[in-house]
Amino acid sequence: MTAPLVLDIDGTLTRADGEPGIDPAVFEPLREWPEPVVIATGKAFPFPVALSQFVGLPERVIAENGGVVYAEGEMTVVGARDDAEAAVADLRERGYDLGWGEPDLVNRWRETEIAANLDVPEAPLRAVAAEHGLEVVDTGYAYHVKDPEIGKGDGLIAVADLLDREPSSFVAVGDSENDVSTFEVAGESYAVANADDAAREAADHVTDGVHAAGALEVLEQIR
Ligand SMILES: O=C(O)COP(=O)(O)O
Ligand SMILES: [Mg+2]
Repeated sequence: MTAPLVLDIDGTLTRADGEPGIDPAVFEPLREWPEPVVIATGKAFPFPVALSQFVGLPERVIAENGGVVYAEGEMTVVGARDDAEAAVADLRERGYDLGWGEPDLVNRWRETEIAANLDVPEAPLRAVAAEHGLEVVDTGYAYHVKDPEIGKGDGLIAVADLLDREPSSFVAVGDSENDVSTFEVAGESYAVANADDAAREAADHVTDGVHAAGALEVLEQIR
């Protein structure tokens, strides 16, 4: 039985061989998928939009961990990045930066949160976030300094509504703690084999394959 999909990008559609980039083997099955495909990512909005366009999918996107949502021509931006900016200013005062160098393509188009490189020391980052009422989410690709009230799961509820579907009709695939809220809202959830503990524990199933091999396994199973 086929179902609408909600898919994470990093760690989930990425190449299983450890080389950077998305596995092109996912492009055709996603383009041909008979139900809506929603891309739900911690990345800034232009990245999943570009991915959708290059694959040939209608843009149905949850970006910035739920901060930015777009589907069926409707755009929602939940909150602003001011609090995260203030936390980062405090971090800089303590002698650290975000670790991306200049230009910072990770945060350039980001509207509701800020992402730090994983080589930024975690303790001061968590300290400044907490001082501003924010949380730090570790996706395995970046630390996201964000509003704890916002998550990909809320984005899925919003997109499902725009698509006139039940959130529980979706099958979710993801790899990390920022996918837990998606797994809670979707009807069925799969963590890929490389997933972190939070995602594995929240998921209904764990795939045998890692990264895109795991995601493709899910498509095979529910097709
Ligand atoms: O941007 C990140 O840190 C991770 O992105 P993802 O949610 O697509 O895995
Ligand atoms: Mg991920």
